[in-house]
Formats: sequence, structure tokens, C-alpha cells
Amino acid sequence: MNNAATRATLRLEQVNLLTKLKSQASGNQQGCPILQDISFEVLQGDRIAIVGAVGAGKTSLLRLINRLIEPTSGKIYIENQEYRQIPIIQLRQIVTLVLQESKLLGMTVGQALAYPLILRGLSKQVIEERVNYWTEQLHIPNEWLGRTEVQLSAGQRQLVAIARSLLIQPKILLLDEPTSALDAGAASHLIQVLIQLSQTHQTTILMVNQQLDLAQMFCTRLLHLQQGHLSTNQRVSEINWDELRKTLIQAQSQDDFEF
Ligand SMILES: Nc1ncnc2c1ncn2[C@@H]1O[C@H](COP(=O)(O)OP(=O)(O)OP(=O)(O)O)[C@@H](O)[C@H]1O
Repeated sequence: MNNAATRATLRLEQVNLLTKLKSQASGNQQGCPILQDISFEVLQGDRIAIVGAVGAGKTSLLRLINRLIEPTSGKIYIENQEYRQIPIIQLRQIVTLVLQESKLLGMTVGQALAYPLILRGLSKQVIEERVNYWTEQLHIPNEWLGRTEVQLSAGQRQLVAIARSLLIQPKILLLDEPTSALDAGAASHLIQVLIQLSQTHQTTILMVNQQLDLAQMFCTRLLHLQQGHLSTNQRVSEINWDELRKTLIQAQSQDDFEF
């Protein structure tokens, strides 16, 4: 293991992910490649933007890192420990994933925000302070706290789901298209809050985002996935954003044409 590897908070080594499809004839496991030979490492406090065309494997990569699914082969290390050796409850405290469609599980917004902190045994006062802090940071008004999921718009639900993940104070935060339902002002405000979080708490953030202007504003490093392969892993200063924009538009038009 080299020095850089030991400093990495997250490290993927030659990770492959295949879909598990059982061949009816033989009963053997066969699979279609979703992610192929993915290796990269992320340092504490890094902000990683993940881009790629529809179906490139972005969400699968986040689900792998959160261990909702496991690699078919290859290794994932979190703070230098192979992540299957970390008890799942501990892993969930280190790594939090916010998917695009998050659910409040029948609770009000206030209950849903407090619930993970109650599970962690925090005092009522600490819970109240954290909820107040993060709802203020994300411009979530008090009147939402009594509402249930069906009384929120998609963008409001998205903000609540993000607030809930921030309350837990994870070391590694995974966000899948967190700005997709937000208006331009709310999206840019969220990006500023995330940048501040990474700077003040050294939180490591990996964010899938198709809006390149937001990715550019946000990231210290960019990963570009193309058909399950990691085609680009660059620091922000090395990225040719115009070239990247063209490549992504071309891939999108190709998809539209094939569709
Ligand atoms: N459980 C599964 N079983 C079979 N195939 C899957 C499964 N999950 C994902 N896939 C396939 O893996 C590929 C990558 O999917 P993924 O959702 O990771 O892509 P994505 O880059 O996040 O796409 P999008 O931008 O549309 O969200 C797609 O071709 C998808 O159809």
C-alpha cells in the first residue's frame, strides 16, 4: 500500500459490477457489466462530481460505495478498511446516500428529521439544535415541519432528504442528482452549503450531477463514467469543460437517437 493510498478516505480498486441474471438453461450466474475496472481514490474533504450519460453507471457507483450492492469483484476501502469488514451500522454512520426518490416513511418532516438522531440516542436539546441549524442552512421554513410527504413538492422533498442526511454528520456524503428538482436559486444555494460543509467539517462529498455549471462550481475533482468505464478522473484545474460539455451532449443525442 503506498502513502497516498493510506491517506485516502475512500478507495476503489479494480471494481467490477455485473447484473446477476440466472441462465435458465444452466442455472449458472451470468451477468451484464454495469461497472468495469473502476479504480480511484478520494481524500478527506474532496468534493467529487460524477457525470456521464443516462445509464452510464453513476447511481450504481453510489449504491456500491454505500454497500446497498456489493462489487462482483474488486475491493472498496473506507478509511483503509475493506468495507465488508466494517459492521453495516457503523458503515451507515460513516457513509450516507441520498437517492433521487427519498421517502419520509409516513412521518411528518419534523419527525423524519429527528428520527435518525433519536436512533443514535442524542438528547432532545441536541436534536433540536441540529434540526434548527440545518433547516435554517437549507432555507427550510418551519411550516414544512408538520407536513407529510404528499404535502411537499418534489423539490421540497429533495431538500428535506438532504437536510436529514446532513443532520447525521456523515464523513462521506453521497448525493444522487440533489439539484434535479430545485430551481436555479435553490440549487446554487445548496452547492454553496455543500462547499462550506466540506471546508469546515472536512466532509467528503460525491455528487452525481448532470448540470455541468453546478458540477463546475462544486467540485475539486471530476469522474466521468462512460458505459460503465471511468474515462476521466481529473482535478478541477485539469478539466476542459467545453470539451466535456460537447462529449456529454453527443452521448445524449446518441441515446435519444437509439431510443
Ligand atoms: N438491478 C439492476 N438489474 C439490471 N440492470 C441494472 C440494475 N441496476 C442498473 N442496471 C443497469 O445498469 C446500467 C447503469 O444504471 P445506473 O442507474 O447506474 O445508471 P445512471 O448513470 O445512474 O443513469 P441515469 O442517469 O439514468 O440515472 C443501466 O444500463 C441500467 O439499466
